[in-house]
Amino acid sequence: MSKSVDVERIIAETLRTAGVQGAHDAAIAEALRNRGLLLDGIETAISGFSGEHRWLSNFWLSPVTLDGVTAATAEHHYQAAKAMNTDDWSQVMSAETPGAAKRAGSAIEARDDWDDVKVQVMRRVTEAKFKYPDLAKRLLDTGHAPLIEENHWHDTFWGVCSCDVHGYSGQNMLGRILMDVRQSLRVKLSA
Ligand SMILES: Nc1nc(O)c(N)c(N[C@@H]2O[C@H](COP(=O)(O)O)[C@@H](O)[C@H]2O)n1
Repeated sequence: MSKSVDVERIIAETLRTAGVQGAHDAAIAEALRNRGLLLDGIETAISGFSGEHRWLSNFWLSPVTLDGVTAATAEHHYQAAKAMNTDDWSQVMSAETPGAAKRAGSAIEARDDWDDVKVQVMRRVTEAKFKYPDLAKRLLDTGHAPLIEENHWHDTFWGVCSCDVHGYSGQNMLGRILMDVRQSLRVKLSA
C-alpha cells in the first residue's frame, strides 16, 4: 500500500471519528479532493512533528497551563496525569526535559483506568497547549493539512510508525486530536 493511500485511510478514519459515517474511504477521499482539501498524497500532509513542525509535538518546549497548573511542556502534563499520588505527580512535573517526563511517567504506577482516560487527557492537554495565541495561529495556518504523528519508535497508538516492520501504520490518535482541536479553533474563529 502506498503512502498516499495510507493518508487517505487516516483521513477517512478521522472523519468517521468525527461522525461522518457509512461512506467508503475512496468516496470520502474523492469528496475531500473535490473540495480541494486533499491534494495528491503525502506532500499535502504534515507527516512527522520534527524540524519546522516540531511545535506540533508534545515535546515542544512551551508552557502549558491546565487546571491552574503550568507545566514546562504538554508531555509533562500528559505523563503526570498517570500519577496516583502527589509524590509521583511532582516527580514527573519537575522532570528537566519532556523526554525525562516521559521516562518518569513510564516508571510510576499509572492509575487503574489510565487506558480508558488517556485519550481524553491528551485532548485536554492539547486544547490547553493551543490556548496560547501564537500556537493557535500556527495550528490554524496548517489549514486542512492532514496532521500525522509519524514516528520511528513504534508508537502505533498516538502516531503512525514508519519503520520497516510497521510500514507506516498506526491509529494516529495524537494527529486526530490535533486536527480536532484545529477544527474547534476554526469554528470558534468563525462564530
Ligand atoms: N520518544 C518520543 N519522542 C518524541 O519526540 C515524542 N513526541 C514522543 N511521543 C510522545 O510520547 C507520549 C506517549 O507516551 P505513552 O506511551 O502514552 O506513555 C505521547 O505524548 C507522544 O506524543 N516520544
